[in-house]
Amino acid sequence: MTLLSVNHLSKSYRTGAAAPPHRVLRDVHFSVDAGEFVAVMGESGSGKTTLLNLIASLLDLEEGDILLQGQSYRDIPAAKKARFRREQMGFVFQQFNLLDTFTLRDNILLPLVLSGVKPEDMPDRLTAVAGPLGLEDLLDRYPDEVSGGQGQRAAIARALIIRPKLILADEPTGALDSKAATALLETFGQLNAAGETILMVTHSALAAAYASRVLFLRDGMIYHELYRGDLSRQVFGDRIMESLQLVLKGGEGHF
Ligand SMILES: Nc1ncnc2c1ncn2[C@@H]1O[C@H](COP(=O)(O)OP(=O)(O)OP(=O)(O)O)[C@@H](O)[C@H]1O
Repeated sequence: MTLLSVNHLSKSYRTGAAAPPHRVLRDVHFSVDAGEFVAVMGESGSGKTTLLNLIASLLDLEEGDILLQGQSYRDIPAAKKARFRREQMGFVFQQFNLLDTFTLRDNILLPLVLSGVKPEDMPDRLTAVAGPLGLEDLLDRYPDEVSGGQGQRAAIARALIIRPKLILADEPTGALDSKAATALLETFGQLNAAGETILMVTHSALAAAYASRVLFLRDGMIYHELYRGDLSRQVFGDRIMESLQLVLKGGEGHF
């Protein structure tokens, strides 16, 4: 079942009234099935974050459309965008964006508070996400009292607690050491195996190898895509590296 449809998306930025618009995405077109884990790769400036921010409804559409479970973003009134975003999508960023003055518990519960979930329903919702992520003993700590990996797991718990249709991750391993990064990717793999749909922007072939499919952006277009299929993670990672080199080289080779 198609969960996300990205239809012929183009996007430009203007940096000044006199400057011509700078086109960042051109006719990007793909869909993501429920239960897929898709990585988006491409060199710096290729438009990955712009694409993710459009899917997150953090940026306004220009040309094209995005549909989440059949609902067109063009049909969502501006006043309802924040609620749509909060209730349908979970976000995991490179900087975990935890609030320093809140404990991990309160950080994780915050989306439920914003959505008006009843306080008596909160403990069960918290346990359901904190347990599998190994956070139960850390809930009373503040973000500066935990490691980077633990902070990122709390950010994942905060994303999951709303039971999102889609998890959007932008360089989620970017601020982690390699051990914590591997643990985080294992967690994403487990979440995906449990049915979560994940779209992750990454520079890392190692991280992308945890996905079931990799989209390569170049000059704002989808230049190539790879499916993992039955490949081992190691072999898939090698294929991703090869593809990445061709994408970065500017298409001198052939896929
Ligand atoms: N708000 C903005 N205003 C003007 N130009 C922007 C804006 N945001 C991004 N850009 C430009 O759009 C292009 C794509 O940026 P984007 O952040 O989407 O790329 P990226 O692939 O995510 O890069 P990176 O890997 O470095 O994070 C870049 O040339 C960038 O300078």
